[in-house]
This record gives sequence, C-alpha cells and structure tokens, in this order.
Amino acid sequence: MTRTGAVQPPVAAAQGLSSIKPFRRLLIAVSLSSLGHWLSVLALTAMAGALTRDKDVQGQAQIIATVLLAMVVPAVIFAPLAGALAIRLDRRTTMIAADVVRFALLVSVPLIDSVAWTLAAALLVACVTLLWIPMVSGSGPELVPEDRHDDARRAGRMAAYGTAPVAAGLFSVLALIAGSVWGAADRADLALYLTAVVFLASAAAVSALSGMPAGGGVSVPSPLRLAFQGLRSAPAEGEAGPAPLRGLALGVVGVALSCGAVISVAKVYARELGGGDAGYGAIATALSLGLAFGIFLAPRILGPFSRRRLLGLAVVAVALDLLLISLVQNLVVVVFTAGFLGVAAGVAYAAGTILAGDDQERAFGYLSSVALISVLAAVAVVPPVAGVVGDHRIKLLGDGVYDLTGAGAALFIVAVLVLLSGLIAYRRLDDRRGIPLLPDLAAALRGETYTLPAPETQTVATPAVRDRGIFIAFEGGEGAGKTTQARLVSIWLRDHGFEVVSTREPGATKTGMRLRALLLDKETTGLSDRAETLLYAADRADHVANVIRPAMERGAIVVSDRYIDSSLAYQGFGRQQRVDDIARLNAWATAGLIPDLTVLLELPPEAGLGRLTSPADRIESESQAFHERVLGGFRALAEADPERYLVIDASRSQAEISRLIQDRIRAILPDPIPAGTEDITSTFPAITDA
Ligand SMILES: Nc1ncnc2c1ncn2[C@@H]1O[C@H](COP(=O)(O)OP(=O)(O)OP(=O)(O)O)[C@@H](O)[C@H]1O
Ligand SMILES: Cc1cn([C@H]2C[C@H](O)[C@@H](COP(=O)(O)O)O2)c(=O)[nH]c1=O
Repeated sequence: MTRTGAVQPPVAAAQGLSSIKPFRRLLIAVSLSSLGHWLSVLALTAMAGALTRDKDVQGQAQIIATVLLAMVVPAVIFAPLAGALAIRLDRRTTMIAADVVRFALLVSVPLIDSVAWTLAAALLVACVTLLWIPMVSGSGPELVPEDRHDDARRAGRMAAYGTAPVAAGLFSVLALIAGSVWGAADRADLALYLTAVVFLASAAAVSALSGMPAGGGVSVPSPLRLAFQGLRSAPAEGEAGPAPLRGLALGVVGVALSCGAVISVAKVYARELGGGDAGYGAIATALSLGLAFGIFLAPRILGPFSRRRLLGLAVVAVALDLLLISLVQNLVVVVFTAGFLGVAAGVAYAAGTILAGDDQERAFGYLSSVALISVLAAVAVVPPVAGVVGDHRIKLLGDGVYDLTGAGAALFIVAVLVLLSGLIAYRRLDDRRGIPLLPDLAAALRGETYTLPAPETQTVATPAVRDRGIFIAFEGGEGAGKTTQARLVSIWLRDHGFEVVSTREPGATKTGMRLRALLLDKETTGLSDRAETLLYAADRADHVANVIRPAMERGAIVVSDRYIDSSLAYQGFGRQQRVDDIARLNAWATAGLIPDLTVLLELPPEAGLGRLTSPADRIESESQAFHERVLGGFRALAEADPERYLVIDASRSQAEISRLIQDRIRAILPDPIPAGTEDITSTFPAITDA
C-alpha cells in the first residue's frame, strides 16, 4: 500500500489465476450461482409486487419488504449455523443439491402463484444459499498456490458481487420482454424461470468441477459477532492503528443504509413514478453498476488526495444523491442519480477497505457485516415508514402542487441521517485538518498535494541570517525521542569541531522558563487556545531574538528541540485553530526565521506517551484524539515541504535514527573546503566519519 493508501487493483490481482483450470471452473460456478442469487432477489420481489398489484402502494411495499427481509435475515442470523452444518457435508454434493433445490423453489413460485409461498420460497432460497457459501468460501484458495490465496479470495468476491449489475440488467430486459408479450400480470414469471435455469447451469458447472477439494466447507462467523467484535477492538477516534475503524464503520453504515433504503422501496417508487418492473430493474442496474464502477475507481482516482477525506466525501455524496432521489419525481433522473449514488457508495466502500490497513480480511469481514446489518435495518424500517407517512398532495405557492410519496419521504429521512453520519465520519477521519478542502481537492485533481502557502513575512529576513550559521529543529509528538536525538547530534557535531548551541522550546530564556512553567503546569486551567498560541509565540520570539539569532550570526549550528512546527501541529491541528493564522503570527514573532532542516520523529501517540516516565503535564494530558491530530498535523507539514524535512520512523533504535540524521546533516553542511572563504573553512571543518 502507498502512503495515500493506493493498493493493487483487484483485477490486476486476479490476473493469471484463470490459467489454473479447476480454479477457473470454480469461478464460473460461483459466477452462475451468484447471478442466480441476485436474479432471485429481483424476481421474487417482483413476483410479490405482481401478486399484490391490486393493493395500495403501502400494502404492496410491505409485502415486497417482507420478501427482502426473508432473503437478508437468514444471512445475519443463521450464517454460523449453516457453517457448522457445512463442515459435516461433502462440498460438491452439497453445492449441487443446493443449486437443484433453488432451481425447484424458483420454478414452483409462478406455478403455485401465491404471496405466502413466494415469501416461504424467498426464505428457503436464502437458507439454501447460506449452505452454498461456506462450501465455496474455502475452496478457491485451496485450488491455487499459497502465495495467491488473497488473490483467489479477491477473484471470488469479484465473481460473487460483480454479477449483481449483470443480474439487474438481465432482469430489466426480461421485464420488458415479458411486459410486451404477456402483459403486467405475468411479468415476474419469465425472470423466475430464467433464474431457475441459471441455478441449474450452476449445478452443472459444479458437477463438471474435477479438482474440487474433498471434505466439508469452512465455518462462517456470525455477522452480528463480527460487527460487535470489530466495534469493540476498533481503535476509537484519534487512536493509533491502521485507521479508526469506528469512523470507517460509520461511513459504511451510511452507505449501506442508503443502498438498502433505495432497494427496499425501488419497486413501489418505480411504480409511483410510472415505471413497472423494467423501471425497478433499471434502478437496481444503475445502483449496482455504479457500485462496481466506484469500487474499481477508488484506488485509481485522486492519487495524492487523502483516502480518509475521500471516504468522508463519498458518504456525503451518497447522502446528497439520496436527497435528490427522494425529491425529484422523474424516473429517468432517479435512475441516473441511483447510478451516481452507486459510484459514490463504491468509492466509499473501497476507500474504507483500503484504509482498514494490512489486515484486509479482518476489515472486510467487519465492514461487510456492518454493511449487511445496515441493509437489513433499512429494509426493515424504510418501507413501514413510507407506509406511515403515506402519499400527500402538497399545495405550493401559486397553482403548483407537489406529490409527496411515502417512499420519497422515507428516503428523504434516511438521506438526512446519512448526511449527518457522513459529516461526522468526515470529521473523525480527516487527517488533514487545517488544510482547506477545496484547494486540497483542486490540487489532487491536478495530481499534486496541496501545501499551505508560506506566510508572506517568512522570506523577509531569512537569507541574511542563513549566510552564517545553520539551524536544525527537532519535531514530533510526546516521547518521540527529540531530546535524545538533539543531544546525540549536538555531541556528534561538537566532536567534529563545530560550535553548537543546543536549545529547546518552550523555556530557553529566563522569560521562556516562566512561560514554560505557566504553559505546562496542570494547575493552569481555563487558558484559552488563542492565549496559549500567543504564549508559545512569545516564548519563541524571545528565544529567536536572544538565543538563536545571535548564535547563528556567530556562525554556530543551532539545534533546537521543537520550533514553529510544534505550534502549527499542537495549537493548529491539535487545538483545531486556523493553521494559516498561526503560521503568520509565528513568522512575525521570528522575523521569518525558518530552520534549514527539520527532523520529524514519527511515533504513534500511545507509544510515545508510554515512553515517558514523569507525570503527564498539561499538554501531555490532552486526549488521544488531540495527540493523533498533532501527529497528522506534523505529517501534513512535512508532506507540504519535503525538501526541508527529514521524516524518520521513531520506533527504530536510537543508533539507527542517529545515523540517518547524521547522513542528512552531512549533506547540508558546507563543502569540506568551501571555495575561497577562509573564515568559513575555519568555522566548518570537514566531517569524514560518522
Ligand atoms: N528510539 C528510541 N527507542 C526507544 N526509546 C527511546 C528512543 N529514543 C528515546 N527513547 C526513550 O524515550 C523516552 C523519551 O525520549 P525523549 O525525552 O528523547 O523524547 P522527547 O520526544 O524529547 O519527549 P518530550 O516530548 O517529552 O520532550 C526516554 O526515556 C528515552 O530514553
Ligand atoms: C514549542 C511548543 C510546544 N508545545 C507543547 C508540546 C509539549 O507538550 C510541550 C513541551 O514539552 P517538551 O517536553 O519540552 O516537549 O509543549 C506546544 O503545544 N506548542 C509549541 O509551540
């Protein structure tokens, strides 16, 4: 994974696996069975709609939602039970039997032609599917070399979910054909029969599978347990770790609720907007195609843009799309907007799994479970809400009227909730606080990383000072090792004959020591963020005027433990004040003096705080979230000015860190024998050894 979170796209990962014959055949079987699964969801809900066409819209919506519930509830509740059973059964036989049973169930639905049997068939199909999944889950990796296991899982997922848009498109076409040939009453029959045939084809594909591993399937963890465990073990906001999974989960909940809400009322909404099953299929096609495209797009777009920001923005985009779907009463607009909603949802989902870090499998299990439960919640709640609200004609100003449908109103409510969850997720996940969003996005569109503009005053006095000494600052969070490394480098430079002034912030001068006591004393309560910022800047102004500048004018090397970037990171990112303002204030306080080199020691806050032995001071006692923001702030500053920074992983050994710092400092020291300047050669002797 790259720094921006880009990962190898799944298509590339799956390449080459298709040359393994048994695996290729298994993929064909998985694709057929998944196609049948997605088709069965649409066909059974359409059948429920056709059988209740004489009811009012609300009554019809309830029945359709019950069919959907019957198809989702078993996946949430019975998955472990099915897994336990699957371990005892033979894979091939069970897969073939499951496909044949699903074939029989789907054929029976149009023949029996009753709402109750449609519901029962939906439940049975879902239960049988639960047996099929554990049989195939472990099989893919067993058919490929060990180093391709992850790729095999990814390819399996592509086959399982990638068939959803194909199924939705096929369903629309079948609905159009059936509508024109048999009329509205029998529209779902054709889809049901074709779905049955697809399951039969899947059974045939499995029976042709030669290298199928023997024995039973794999056990399947309960989605409820996975979601609960993930939530408990996920680092909270601001904690270190691959990414705050709770923030991710919040985003995924919003996205899944939106998709579930759209699907749960799509059939009746399409009817209300004058479209039949073909309209229903078109919404499902647009949504699922968009989803697939979004998942494909996420690792490829806006390379330099923060994936965390991308996820938050995608959830907000999903909510806005849903708002539009709920308000605009035009089927064509709804279909297109459902497509955009799908794209945003896909981007959010993929960005979420990318952000989940190295443990992709665990994250996938957790986030998928959260998504499944959210879909279930949407299907259970949205249609009844639509029924309760009902349809109303609202008089607008003048002669205008607005027909508020129950489905539209329910979608509107979900959209507002998702918008809120998107904004919270964005806030929780944002790792570039203080960096304005629009310029950041504009820079990413140009393929660049946005950097904060340098304050105007910064350049004024710097060159005159730089002519003599060298200024090196050490930055980083608590306990990162700044003091240790600043001391080691000072010793090393002195050993080589340099005049070195070792200093620190806050507290390098007499006034500074008083300010330090005030700033770090836990008894100092109620200090406003602005006052804190000004006190650090005052300490710095005194420090520069009385210690740093005189030393540099003498030609010394100044090594400072913290400088301006600490204020930008702590008072800017940590306290969430405008970073630009703080940069300007400090540029004025220091007359534009910036270090020649800033060494940033990066360490997760809990590791750094864990290294400290003395009781925590006022700033160290800040929340985990505060320290995490500070770390993110330092990173953003370093990314914005990579020339000036040396960023080091501070979990490495002291000796390793020291060597890296020495290597970099050698590069900024003057030439061993600078051209024609005697006074400089006497100030900077050559450094030849480390
Ligand atoms: N690379 C390292 N690995 C493990 N421990 C380290 C490392 N560097 C320093 N330490 C230890 O961590 C503790 C904190 O180190 P140090 O005081 O240098 O950090 P600091 O960044 O200056 O902390 P503060 O933010 O409080 O000023 C010390 O006990 C030090 O010995
Ligand atoms: C310069 C500077 C410092 N701080 C904070 C950071 C630390 O918590 C303390 C200094 O303690 P240390 O042990 O000497 O590192 O002050 C800050 O918030 N803003 C600043 O500009």
